[in-house]
Amino acid sequence: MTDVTVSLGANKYGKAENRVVRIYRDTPRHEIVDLNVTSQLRGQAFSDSFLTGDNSLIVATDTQKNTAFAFAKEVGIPSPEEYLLALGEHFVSEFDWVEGGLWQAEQYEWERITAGGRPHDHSFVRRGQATRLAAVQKADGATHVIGGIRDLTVLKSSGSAFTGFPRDKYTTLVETDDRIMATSVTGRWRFLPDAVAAGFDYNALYTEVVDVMLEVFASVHSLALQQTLFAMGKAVIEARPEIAEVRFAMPNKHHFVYDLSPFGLDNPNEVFYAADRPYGLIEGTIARDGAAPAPEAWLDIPQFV
Ligand SMILES: O=c1[nH]c(=O)c2[nH]c(=O)[nH]c2[nH]1
Repeated sequence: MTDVTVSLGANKYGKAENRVVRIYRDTPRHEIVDLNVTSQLRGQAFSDSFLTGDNSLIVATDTQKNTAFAFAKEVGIPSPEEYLLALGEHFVSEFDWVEGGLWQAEQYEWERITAGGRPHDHSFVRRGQATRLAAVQKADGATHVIGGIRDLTVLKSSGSAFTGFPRDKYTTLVETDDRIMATSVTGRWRFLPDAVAAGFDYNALYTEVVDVMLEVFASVHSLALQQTLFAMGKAVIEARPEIAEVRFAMPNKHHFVYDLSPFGLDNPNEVFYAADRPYGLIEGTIARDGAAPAPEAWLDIPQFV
């Protein structure tokens, strides 16, 4: 028998998916912020817990959970990014053996219900459009902030073509200069480390980035989803000097023209079969020239889903 030795590699631990809902009720017109928060810590000091079960330096995942809820009151949630920055700063300063960590949030958005012809003060309906993403990573003494979005589902019923691709004996796809293009955008944008000062309006930036993405999706005459992806990232970086890099994953949600000829009907791009799988999966990174490349910390965050 050969002696096998092992060592502990990369690790982090914490509490995942804390469903933190903060209501601002200082006036009769309430505000709601609804987050799904994950907190994870890193540090050499945690090795002993993995290796021998010595928990003397383990900040319990239960404590991380409690802190996430307490900070929703103590700090508030002006934006998911600012809330995560405060959480991260707390853990590295409260416990000097915490070297870094990853704090992530998904935000579920609500809009006011219109009742009696006006927006209600304290009744909301979930906005189904998309989920906002935020992440803060502390590593090697640096802090990285990443914003994002998941499941922004968009469709254009014209203005999309796909032609000019190579053909071999397995190619059956018919070239088209008029097809439906639909996708569900997941994107993350990394902020330049020094571009964002305290009090920065992350919410306004998020709104603007989404608007820019939608505008480009609608207005670019698409020759490929790849081209649309790049154009969307380029426009986001051009619109906001704070953003170093955008990463996208875009499933191509195929809509196939349904053959109605057996029923004596023609179908000039009017009736489609929306296939849910398989789907094309187009992924890409668009980076600002001259910006510092992505730190390893950014690579640690799940990019493509
Ligand atoms: O926009 C597209 N990009 C592709 O790479 C591709 N491949 C395919 O079959 N359809 C499409 N559409």
